[in-house]
Amino acid sequence: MLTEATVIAPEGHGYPHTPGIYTQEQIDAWKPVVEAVKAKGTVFFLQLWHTGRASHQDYQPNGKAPMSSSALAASGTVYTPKGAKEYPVPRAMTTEEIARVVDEFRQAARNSLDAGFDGVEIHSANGYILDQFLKESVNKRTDQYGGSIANRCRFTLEVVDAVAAEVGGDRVGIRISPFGGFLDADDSHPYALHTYLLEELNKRDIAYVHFIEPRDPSSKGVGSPLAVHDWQHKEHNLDVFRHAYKGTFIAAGGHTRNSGIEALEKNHADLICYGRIYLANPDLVHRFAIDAPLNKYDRDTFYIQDQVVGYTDYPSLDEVENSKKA
Ligand SMILES: Cc1cc2nc3c(=O)[nH]c(=O)nc-3n(C[C@H](O)[C@H](O)[C@H](O)COP(=O)(O)O)c2cc1C
Repeated sequence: MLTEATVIAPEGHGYPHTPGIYTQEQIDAWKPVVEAVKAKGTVFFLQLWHTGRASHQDYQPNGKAPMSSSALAASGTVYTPKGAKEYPVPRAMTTEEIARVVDEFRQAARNSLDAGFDGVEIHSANGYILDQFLKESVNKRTDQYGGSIANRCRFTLEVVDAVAAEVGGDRVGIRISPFGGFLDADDSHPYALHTYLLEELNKRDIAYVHFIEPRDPSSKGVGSPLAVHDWQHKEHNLDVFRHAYKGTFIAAGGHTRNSGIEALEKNHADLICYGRIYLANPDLVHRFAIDAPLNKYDRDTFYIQDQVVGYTDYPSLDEVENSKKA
């Protein structure tokens, strides 16, 4: 099981009310959560996140511009504590700042293990800081972190190396979105870019790679409607990556019970990740086992600030059945 992303450093914030893993108070606050989840017998990884330019001065220490690969703003608006604002022009990180963020990922991994997590997932997807270096639409650098594919992968690989050295490769996964386009992070050569990244990851013995499936072209952003899942007939699919990577391969995005079974049977992935239907079904594993009907997710509550509504108020199958009897 993975948690949602957790911010690794004060400059990594870009959304209201997101949890962190950098102060002792935050580490201690995680402990009972981790204990309760692990008491259910699960392996529990924490996703480590730095938003980079997907932030705003209002979130940043001393009101500075947020950081990114290049001084290029994302399009659209960011939700700040003072309402929606245009994404600001970020500042291009210096090599010293890159080294500092690498070390923040390392420290966050250590903190995660101190909080009791079994491992961490490095968030290198969805247009956040590491993806802002991977993708050519965002990364306009001319130093050793920009230009060639090898240079654009350097920051991500430095983070993987630092985190793996700190906690052991078997406690490290990485999330990658070759086709997303979320937060304007796009690349004209997604296969070449991510195949290179995977060849480098093959040299490192990490727990898994976690790839996000291409989306239906008519859908917009995370959580928007997906067509019936049909990865084999999309313009793009993950098979090149699945075959390029020698270790454990997770696929995420739009899967149902049946598409997950089919994907595993066809060797499309080793594991399937479920997002929205897991959120709406706390007993998803049990429901899958007996092929029970699922609660429908409520899109309107996906990113709201409530601590319960949309997060822990979906009923289990027993609760649904008991409420029918009552
Ligand atoms: C409410 C919500 C929160 C999410 N938070 C994260 C996150 O923190 N990190 C991440 O990598 N993806 C996040 N996602 C994306 C999901 O992990 C997943 O990739 C997406 O929902 C597609 O999979 P699905 O079709 O099984 O839902 C989130 C999605 C939703 C709906």
